[in-house]
Amino acid sequence: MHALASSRRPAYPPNPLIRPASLESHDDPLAFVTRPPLHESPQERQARLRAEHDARLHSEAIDAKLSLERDQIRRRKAAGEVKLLLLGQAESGKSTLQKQFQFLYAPHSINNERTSWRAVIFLNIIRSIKVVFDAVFLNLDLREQAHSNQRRPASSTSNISDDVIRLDMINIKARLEPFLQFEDRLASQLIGGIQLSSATPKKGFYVRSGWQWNLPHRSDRSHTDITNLGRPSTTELDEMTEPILGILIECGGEIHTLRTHAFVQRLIQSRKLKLDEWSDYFLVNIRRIATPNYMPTDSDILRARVQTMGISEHQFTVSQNGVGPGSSLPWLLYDVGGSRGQRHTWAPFFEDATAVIFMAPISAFDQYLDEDYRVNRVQDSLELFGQIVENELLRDVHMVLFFSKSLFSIWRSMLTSMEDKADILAKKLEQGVEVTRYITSYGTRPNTYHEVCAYFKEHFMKMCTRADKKHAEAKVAKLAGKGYIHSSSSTQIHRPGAMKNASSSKQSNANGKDNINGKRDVNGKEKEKDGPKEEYKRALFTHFTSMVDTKSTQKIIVAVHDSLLRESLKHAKLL
Ligand SMILES: Nc1nc2c(ncn2[C@@H]2O[C@H](COP(=O)(O)OP(=O)(O)OP(=O)(O)O)[C@@H](O)[C@H]2O)c(=O)[nH]1
Ligand SMILES: [Mg+2]
Repeated sequence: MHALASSRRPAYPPNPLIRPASLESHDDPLAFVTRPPLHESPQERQARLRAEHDARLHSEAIDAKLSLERDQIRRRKAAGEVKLLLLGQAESGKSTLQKQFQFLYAPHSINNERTSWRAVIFLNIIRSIKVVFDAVFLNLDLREQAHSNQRRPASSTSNISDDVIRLDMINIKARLEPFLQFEDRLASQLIGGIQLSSATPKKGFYVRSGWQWNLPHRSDRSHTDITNLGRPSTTELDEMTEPILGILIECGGEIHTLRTHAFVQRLIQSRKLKLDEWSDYFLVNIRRIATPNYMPTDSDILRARVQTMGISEHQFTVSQNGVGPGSSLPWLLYDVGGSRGQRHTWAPFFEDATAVIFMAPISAFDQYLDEDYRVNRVQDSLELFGQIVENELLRDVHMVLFFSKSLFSIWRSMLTSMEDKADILAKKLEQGVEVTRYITSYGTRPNTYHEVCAYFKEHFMKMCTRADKKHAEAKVAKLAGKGYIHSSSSTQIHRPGAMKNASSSKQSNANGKDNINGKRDVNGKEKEKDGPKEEYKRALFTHFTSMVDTKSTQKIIVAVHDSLLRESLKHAKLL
């Protein structure tokens, strides 16, 4: 057999296309590939050996790096490091929450970036103006078309007024042109010259973390000049944005005229023009922004919109008391890009996570994904949350669910206007936007803030309960497979007693916090012997939030910190 196999060995060097079947070969298939050529010259041999040596060094360096990373993870864990993942669809508020962390735990760093945010804000304003013009001219064209279809006489009044509006708009656009033409330059500075075909032309431009440092800064800038958050003492302007600000100052009045134009107002009220929240914010605030020495305030920075590309890591040192003095813990925050095309990059970060903060902007019930106009944004959010809670790697990871853009402050309700006390969800409902028109399963329920919040919350909580049940069943099945429990006992997980805590989910008020996962028994052999033992389960906390409201968000961050600390202490006791 051996001789037969040897005699069949192909002529050497072999034709790589005629590889003998491995059953016939006595050679290691890898050796077949890596074997040195038969008629190698001394120079070729030397070059090959050098290349092999370099490859070995490279491979050893990779091994060493991996081992170092593993050591670092082990050490970080031992030091009590908290690893938080911010997950959720695009525009859900992940980066805004990350900015809030920065305001709370590293305010100096955001001061250093303050000037850079002007570029983002100017670009946001340019894109918003373009969205307004697109809607204006589209609607004028549609009206003209409808008018000509009706074959009205040329002297019809509505057509004349439309002609006046069109002329008005053309004139405003011409006066804004010098400002609008900075769009490409700003975008390319912000994304560092990277070409991204997937960026949505409507509003988006992606940036990687650290984009702030792509911008040219004055080398003599002293960050210590900025004494108060939002109140810079310096009059220096960023080199690149300086000329742009000059032009913005000249045409700020025109932007205000555009935003307050009766036709634009009518389009907004009839919802034929839907401006994103940040667009409207910057257009409304244009008189303040278009002034000499403009420096973004905290609120401007929170509203400024850039789409995250990939994953960015942020490190904070957090006092054990949440804020203030006391021993501190390292916190790692991972902010991810939330558009559909980027979600596959999240999984490698699931390992070792302490908690996931999932952002679900339920105010988007009347919106559709930029990536797929057929998919409702709340539906997408719910499905995405389902995938996250069902993920095996996140089985024991605490979930913090933020219903973003949906805070309604009861405490402020007597004192302030709707503008100050409510975020997007409550405002939409007050304007009469009906949930049932977009989410048909909402049925005939009242279109009130509390009903809508309770309805969405119930659906998200059900997702988590269902996932926990699946994880528990999988665990029981696994134990049964290993012979730790009798297969018949795997069904015991369904006993009312076993699932009682899970089903008796505590319902709290809109701003409350829940732990929907009661402690459940997994009926293992050992436990049958020792009596039922409490098993550690992940917790789910829910909050209705407004990420742009610094006071309430920072309170929630501290509350989340306390809850996670409490949970990890409980975990430690149960180990
Ligand atoms: N009114 C209001 N606006 C919010 C809230 N959260 C975020 N925003 C705004 O929504 C926009 C999008 O927020 P981001 O934090 O950039 O969204 P993201 O989840 O990081 O999006 P991607 O990076 O694309 O995945 C920003 O302009 C924010 O200011 C909120 O709770 N209320
Ligand atoms: Mg982001």
